Amino acid sequence: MAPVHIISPINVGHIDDVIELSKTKPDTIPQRFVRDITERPTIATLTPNKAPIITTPTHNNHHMPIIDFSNLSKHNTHELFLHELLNLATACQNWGFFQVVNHGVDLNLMESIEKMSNEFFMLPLEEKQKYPMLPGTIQGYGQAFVFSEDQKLDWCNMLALAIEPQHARNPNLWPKKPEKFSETLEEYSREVRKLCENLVKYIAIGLGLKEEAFDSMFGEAVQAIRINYYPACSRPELVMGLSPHSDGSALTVLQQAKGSPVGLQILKDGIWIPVHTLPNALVINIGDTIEVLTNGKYKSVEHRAVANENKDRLSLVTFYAPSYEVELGPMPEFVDANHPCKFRRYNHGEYSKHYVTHRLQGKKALDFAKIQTSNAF
Ligand SMILES: COC(=O)C(/C=C/C1=C(C)CCCC1(C)C)=C/O[C@H]1C=C(C)C(=O)O1
Ligand SMILES: O=C(O)CCC(=O)C(=O)O
Ligand SMILES: [Fe+2]
Repeated sequence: MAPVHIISPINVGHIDDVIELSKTKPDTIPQRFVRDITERPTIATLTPNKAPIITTPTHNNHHMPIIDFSNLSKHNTHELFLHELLNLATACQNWGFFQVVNHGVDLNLMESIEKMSNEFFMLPLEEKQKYPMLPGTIQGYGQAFVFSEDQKLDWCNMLALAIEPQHARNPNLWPKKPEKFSETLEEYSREVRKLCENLVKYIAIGLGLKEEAFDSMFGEAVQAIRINYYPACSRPELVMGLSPHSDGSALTVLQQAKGSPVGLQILKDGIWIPVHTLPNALVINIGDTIEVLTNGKYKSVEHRAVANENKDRLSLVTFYAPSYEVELGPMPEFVDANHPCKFRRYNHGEYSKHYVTHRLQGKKALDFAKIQTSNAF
């Protein structure tokens, strides 16, 4: 399938730029950003058969696992390798999220792309609007996943760009300012891609598969970046930084900018858990593709971002996914009498199209692939 470029005559109404809005320090938040009471960030989730749980800062006694990637390098002892591989497998199975340290992505490069991204978002609006994310499209500067006039908006502006394959890029949407932004992004993306290639190898080994099991299935992997900017909000309890969702990728690599407030939260056992910023670490999460391939052994975990009253927040998110051409479904290794097949086979290009043409809504996108039987879950 060809890369996803969707242009449809949809009416999304007027979308305020939240960075500009935040500069006015509004006493009243425009209604389009004010969430219904059940969707506000102080309410965790309405899990079936459970009362809604209020999220408070005291829910941070759970710690997301930290993987030391240097322990997985070939130069280490076999014992250390196996120990870290087990940590990785446990993190994938129990959390679907982990932080990696000593990941091999150059720290100066991380700092440069972070600095340049901040500079980009601080440019005058007219400059950023030279790269518009038009309604129904997914690349450029603006707000993604908005499909109707009455849809609530996230308190976030983003710059989203396809990185690989090259033909999926729209060079007109790559910012010319700040100077060297494009080449720095290119270099950063090359290093993050290497990390993803290594991660999928170790994840495969940890599952008892051949190290190339995922990579060979993915073909020429698709890579995209979304740089999210969440300006401070005078009423953060009323808005959502980024709506709850799972990622449509195989893996996602998230860099939380230095000095940014905590904003990312993951849904674990019905509770929204904040993810603390760990200097120089990258946050990794399992996306929908790996959930499907492992027949649900590893899950793509729902997450969201909340706004902060006093500080802006920046995150850089790389999506690593199979080629659009690839057909996917649960691998036979994960299907047996005790683990009935939960997902049908589908084309990843079709899944990408489905994902980017629907609003972010928890794990709903994955319904596209679910086999809907009463006893499958
Ligand atoms: C705003 O965009 C996203 O959040 C997003 C989109 C990524 C993409 C591009 C910016 C251009 C190339 C296509 C692609 C869909 C990868 C999220 O990415 C997730 C969703 C899917 C599906 C995926 O593979 O990654
Ligand atoms: O900003 C964050 O921490 C979360 C971003 C995210 O989940 C995404 O872009 O998919
Ligand atoms: Fe995400």
